Amino acid sequence: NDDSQKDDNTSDSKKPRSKVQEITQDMEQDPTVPEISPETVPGAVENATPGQKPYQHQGLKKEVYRKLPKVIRKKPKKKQAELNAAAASASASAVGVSNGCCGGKNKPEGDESTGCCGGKYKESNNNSGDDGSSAHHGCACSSSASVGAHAPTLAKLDPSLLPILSEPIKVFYSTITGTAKLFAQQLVDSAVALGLQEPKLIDIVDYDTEDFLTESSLCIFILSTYNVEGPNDWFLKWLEDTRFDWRVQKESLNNLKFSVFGLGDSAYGDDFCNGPRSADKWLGQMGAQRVWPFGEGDKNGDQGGAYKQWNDALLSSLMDPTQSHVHEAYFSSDDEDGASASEHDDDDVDEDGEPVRKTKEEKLGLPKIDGGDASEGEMVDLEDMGNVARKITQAKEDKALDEEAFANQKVRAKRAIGETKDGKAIKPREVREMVSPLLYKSLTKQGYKIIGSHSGVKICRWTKAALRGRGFCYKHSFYGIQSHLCMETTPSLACANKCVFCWRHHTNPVGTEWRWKVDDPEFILEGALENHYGMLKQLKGVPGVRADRFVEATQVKHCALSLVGEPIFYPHINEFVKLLHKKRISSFLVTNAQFPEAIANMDPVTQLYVSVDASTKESLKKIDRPLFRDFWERFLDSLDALGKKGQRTVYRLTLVKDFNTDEIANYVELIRRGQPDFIEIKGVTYCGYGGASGLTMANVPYHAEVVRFVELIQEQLGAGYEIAAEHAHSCSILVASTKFKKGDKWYTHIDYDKFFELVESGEKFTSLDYMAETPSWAYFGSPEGGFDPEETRYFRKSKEQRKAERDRREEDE
Ligand SMILES: Cc1cc2nc3c(=O)[nH]c(=O)nc-3n(C[C@H](O)[C@H](O)[C@H](O)COP(=O)(O)O)c2cc1C
Ligand code: SF4
Repeated sequence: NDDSQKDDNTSDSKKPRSKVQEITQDMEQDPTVPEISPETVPGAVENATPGQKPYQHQGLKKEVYRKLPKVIRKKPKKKQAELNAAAASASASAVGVSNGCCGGKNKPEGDESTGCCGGKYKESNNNSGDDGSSAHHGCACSSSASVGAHAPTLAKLDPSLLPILSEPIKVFYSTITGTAKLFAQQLVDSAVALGLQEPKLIDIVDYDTEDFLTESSLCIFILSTYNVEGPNDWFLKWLEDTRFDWRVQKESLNNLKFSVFGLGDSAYGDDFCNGPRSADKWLGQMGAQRVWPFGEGDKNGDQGGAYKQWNDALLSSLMDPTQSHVHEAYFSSDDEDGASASEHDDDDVDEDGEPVRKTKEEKLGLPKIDGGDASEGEMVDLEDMGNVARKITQAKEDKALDEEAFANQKVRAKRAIGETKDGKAIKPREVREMVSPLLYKSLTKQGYKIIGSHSGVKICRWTKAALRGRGFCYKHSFYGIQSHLCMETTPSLACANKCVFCWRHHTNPVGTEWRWKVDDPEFILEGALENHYGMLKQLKGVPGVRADRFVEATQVKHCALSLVGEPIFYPHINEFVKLLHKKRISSFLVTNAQFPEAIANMDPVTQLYVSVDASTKESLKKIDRPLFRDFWERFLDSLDALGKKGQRTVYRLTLVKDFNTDEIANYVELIRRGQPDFIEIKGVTYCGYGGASGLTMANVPYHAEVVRFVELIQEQLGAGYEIAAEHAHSCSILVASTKFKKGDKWYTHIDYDKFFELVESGEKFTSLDYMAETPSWAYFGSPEGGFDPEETRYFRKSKEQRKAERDRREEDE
């Protein structure tokens, strides 16, 4: 994924040129721009430190520095106020934040061709014409075509600010779908075009957060927002913990200069850009100096445009001394109460215009109470005393609440950071754990047991039904698995997709490569079994649990590696499967077809599944929302890899109405490509998706619709595949290769003992070596519809039925 992004980013033809890039590149290519000597730029020499070349001092590349236009060289010495006003106007026009008028600089005497108003527009205060009317529509300088004329602004370097740029800027980004990285790259490009040393582009997850404590370069953060486990989490947690850790000094980041841009989606309401906003706030509160205000881009609006404007404004301000008023406002750190510069609106200014910080009492309109030495003007009228007393009580309560909140934060930080016995802080882990405390809470609430740091186990509803003799899942009809003997687990809760129908509602972590701590396979299996048995034990007292089933269930015979996430992602998946087989536990492994190499390297499993959630690139992108850019190639390669496996292979198709139910011919092509032994087709199950998926009950197909889809697939596939079995109860249908049919009998079931023998033998074997006969009740179209007649069919009663039953009982009594 990273490589493909690199390719994209280095392809010049694809890259749009930013405005600042255009300016500098045009300047470089313009033969009319004379070569100049660095010494001619005002301030450059006087402010250079000994041994530094002027262009180094200014943080510029030599060759660009030498091409600075004449206008800068010959700048007449003006009063600072005049210079500020002219450059502020020009600079603003370069970033498109003001009226865009150059103040007349673009209109050489007698030349009407430039479209420049000659400075009238500027004078007319942005909107009204020079005659005072509103008919004036502005100066043509504000059009992008003439922006080049404002290039000189970018060279107005303030030596007092240049130390910020004397070392490369660091551009940190956090992204899942790549936009933040793209924006970060734009910043790098713009800075390079301006002749600055090439900024360092850094993925926030690759940076040791502790290093921010000693970081002295200018750090720009371009952060996307995720309400699920995301690349920002570690950084945000570190910021929050450090901010509220009483052992860490309040001004711990005062070497750091920064600015933050957040990417988000306003559809998330109050959570819009909340992570980046917090980062901006906490950085400021810890003494870091904000060089440019927080910016944000809404996915729901013109995110790219907003970013570009922020990017250009930031760079222009860095390069422009006349923006020092901005720097003064934002260059200072946030105050000790944690309020940022923008939160001081209600502070007064003294006679010199300097802000005067009000005390809490003053903000509440209370008189100054400082030991009774009140001046006349501060005397309190007796009649006001009641009012004052109330306000004092209120202020005290506020303070108590603030202190309590802070104390709580401290306790939280202590727990999160941890201490050694002698009170020293434990350094945060080098490699983070996949399951964050928040995710842990969410998963355990949903009934998962978490093993170690990245694995989970859960009892499925069919296991509970089987214990009560109320039937088994579709795997019983298709392959002979009894649900109470089956354990559902995953060694990786993370995966590389964000499928719309993901039943975890996107609480599971995502990633394209393993970047977490890795647990030992033996530890995971032992932990999974222990937790599975523990959960079973709790079912002992449930009414209807059959003793024989309960005893049988104490020996797991099957393992479904399909719970959530991507099991093949786990680096030791082969060892894990080997351990299962050693315990004579069969392995059904489901992968989402994004890791073809892992599929190729996979040792034999009892049955290997690939989820085929869509049949075209577009619909796969829409449904699986993969993280990999080359997801489609990965998907096809995975199908090819599957086709080369010797053991039983399965395509799993989940039908989502209006998403993936129309593309029959494409599915047929994919089936021909991977030649799976079986194709399981089922309708999506509705589990209250909401949120990001946008799925509703209307996307759940009826059983008849699933049957129709399967019939069409089978028709187009022609010879070689037939509809073999069904489990009407869960709306699942099995299409099987006719290799598994002898005469009119199907052999879709599995001889598990034979499978273990084959594995132990170490010899090569195929799916045909361990097949077993399918019972007739499982056949497609059988009266039982795939429900084992030995079991008791239990129909869930509707609310009305339950009420009617209750009423009847009451009447009987
Ligand atoms: C699963 C998911 C969760 C998201 N959560 C939030 C959120 O809580 N707040 C927000 O403002 N945006 C949220 N977004 C929107 C992203 O932040 C936005 O699309 C952003 O542009 C993605 O940037 P990236 O491409 O760099 O990853 C979410 C997006 C997804 C897919
Ligand atoms: S592959 Fe599975 S776990 Fe991953 S997002 Fe899709 S449904 Fe969820």
